[in-house]
Amino acid sequence: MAKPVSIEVWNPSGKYRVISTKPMPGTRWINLLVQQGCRVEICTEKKTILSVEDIIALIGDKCDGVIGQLTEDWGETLFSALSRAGGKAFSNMAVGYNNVDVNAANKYGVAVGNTPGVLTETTAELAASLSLAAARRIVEADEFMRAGLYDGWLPNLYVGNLLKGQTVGVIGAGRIGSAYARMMVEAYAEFLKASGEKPVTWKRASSMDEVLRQADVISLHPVLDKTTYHLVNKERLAIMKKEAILVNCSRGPVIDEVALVEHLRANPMFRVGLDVFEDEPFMKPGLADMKNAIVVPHIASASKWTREGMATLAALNVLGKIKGYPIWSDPNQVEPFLNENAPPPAASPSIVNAKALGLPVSKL
Ligand SMILES: O=C(O)[C@H](O)CO
Repeated sequence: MAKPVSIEVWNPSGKYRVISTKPMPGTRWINLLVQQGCRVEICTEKKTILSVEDIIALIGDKCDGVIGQLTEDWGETLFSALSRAGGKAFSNMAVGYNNVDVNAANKYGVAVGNTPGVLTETTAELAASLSLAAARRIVEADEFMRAGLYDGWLPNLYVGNLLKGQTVGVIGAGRIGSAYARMMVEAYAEFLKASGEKPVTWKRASSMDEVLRQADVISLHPVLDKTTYHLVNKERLAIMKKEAILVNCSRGPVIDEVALVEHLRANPMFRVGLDVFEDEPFMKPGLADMKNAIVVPHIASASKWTREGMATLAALNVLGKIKGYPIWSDPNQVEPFLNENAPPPAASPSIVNAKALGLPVSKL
């Protein structure tokens, strides 16, 4: 028998029981659910990653929908528990949903939501920040200052890479990868054009290995599935330039992290900026000791506007299914759901298995 988990309740007499497995930023998502007749239960357990047993205890005997997190294992066990409790909807508060077994959700007729369109630029901005910080060794230099080691300017102190004129490679040029490319290249192209200098050019490479061989800075933005697991492995690291910069704000297992640690050790001028890790929240042995690695705790989407928007979209995904609303026709154009001064459209913003479940699409 699982231990009971602590919760905070909003609108106790609400007709529909909606659970959020974590407190989420902002209050708009709570208000929208409450205004539409939901009793909202937020898990306040002081435990970062909830187990399947914890979530089963939260679901209980009657639950209409759940808003969950990318750290949770949403497979057969949880979808069958949710379905037994009468639940019709689950939404990840994330755009990525590699933690969700969508086939299992289909089997139990549970709609699965995600939150695209609100974290594109925020994530691309972190990838750009890590690229610049790695190129100019900002974290190492900051640690040096704080340690009281700076005793005067030196010609060789924290020499890094100049990015002007260098080649930027994007692997996985979807929404976020394309935004990263625009950030790294377009503004610079305008600047060069205005000062009459040689323009920036771009091309679609014929293979991933071509990008790895030619680029000076490479940012990874693929989805994680069987085809992208260890996409960057020992062999592929070996074909990259010795002074290249590799950034990962997608999912950790896209890189073979053991091979990466070895490569960082053998190539001190090769640098990485990592937001995600193969065994998140853990790092493979040795990674934390590498001066040529910048590591941050999966914060690519962590701007206030984006995180509040993700919470709102996740709540509206669940609410829309409970209310029998159709699915929004373009999950990349979610601005109408984020406008605080107007009621949101009567639709679920993004349901990834809408087609498999035969759910109607909104005509709005
Ligand atoms: O998939 C996502 O939404 C991100 O990884 C969260 O930061």
